[in-house]
Amino acid sequence: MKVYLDNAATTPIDEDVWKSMEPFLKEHFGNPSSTHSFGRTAKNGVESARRSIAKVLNVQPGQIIFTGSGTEANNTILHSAVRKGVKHIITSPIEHHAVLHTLEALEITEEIEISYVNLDINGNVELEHLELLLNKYSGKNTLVSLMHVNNEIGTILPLEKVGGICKRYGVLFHSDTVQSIGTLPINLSDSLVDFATCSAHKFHGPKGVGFIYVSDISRLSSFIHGGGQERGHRAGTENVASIIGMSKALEKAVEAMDQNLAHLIKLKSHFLKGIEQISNKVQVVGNIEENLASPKILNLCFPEKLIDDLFLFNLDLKGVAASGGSACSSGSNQGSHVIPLIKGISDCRAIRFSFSKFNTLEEIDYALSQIRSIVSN
Ligand SMILES: Cc1ncc(COP(=O)(O)O)c(C=O)c1O
Repeated sequence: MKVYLDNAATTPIDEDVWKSMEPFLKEHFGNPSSTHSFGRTAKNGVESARRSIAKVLNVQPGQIIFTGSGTEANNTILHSAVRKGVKHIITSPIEHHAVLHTLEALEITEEIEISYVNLDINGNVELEHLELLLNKYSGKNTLVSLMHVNNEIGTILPLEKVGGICKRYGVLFHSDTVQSIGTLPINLSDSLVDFATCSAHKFHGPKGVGFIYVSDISRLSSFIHGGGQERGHRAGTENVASIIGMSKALEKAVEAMDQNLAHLIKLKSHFLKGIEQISNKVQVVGNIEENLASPKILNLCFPEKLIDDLFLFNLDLKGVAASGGSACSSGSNQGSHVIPLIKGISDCRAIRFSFSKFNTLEEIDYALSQIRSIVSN
């Protein structure tokens, strides 16, 4: 049996998504910038995908800009904000590297100042500290950049609350929503978000395609220069088939969201119960409460006595794919920039299990039986 429990890294493509893409890789291969019928068919595909995405997110089609990935979407927003005058950025130390490394690069080349908000014991942003920083930096061309769902530990940011705080202080708000769009309900029009990002391969769409949501298009400047695609905001011939696949994947994800969430909650709690039966020394990293953690992500810290460096390798040999690379004992924290910052987690190895609508309870039982056979008692 092969069990894939690394769905925060990427997800398998949905068959309907693949079917929606295929014609645009074969007969409708035209370049959307061409004015002949081949081009017009491709252009129509791209624009109908944009309308469909906007509809399911309850935003305007003009607020969606297609990109080549979630990483590119985050880079574009941050570079663009700085080019448009942002001087101070408030973020957290557990953002994805697509944000953290972009900010580090900007700090070297531009005159900007970056502040990092404090986290609580489970890795949640301390909102009082955010307000303290905002008191200092409001009215000073400030952008807050905080991710909605953390990709390593699954903590959920109260997006609308943070959006409200940002509005109150008159600052811009960017949220990396790569791990939430397509998994959790999100209402961008109500949540006071200025910029958000999406990546299709996190919800059974194709890899190498994403989008930016921007509340006001004049806030965005171009990051990739060249042709006039995406109304001059992102040059490069559109990845037509993938854009269409992404819209299909999002449509399906939003349509079946309640059902998918119920399934993910069931899988996660079944898995956690099974782990507790294997050992009562395994700790959940991050929030345990259902409404504060993504049902897709479960990060577990196994005491070093229970598992060794070869745990994931051995699990893989038995057909179970999970992710880790982060030992939390002193001196061996290279694998993760997130886990070492979570208080109370030490002398253990963090392993991330992440689920999708395609996983079954039988698969979870199989994974548990393999874990049981590998951990030392
Ligand atoms: C939170 C978060 N942001 C950004 C990205 C990058 O997205 P992409 O793989 O499309 O570049 C990821 C992917 O792992 C992610 O989890």
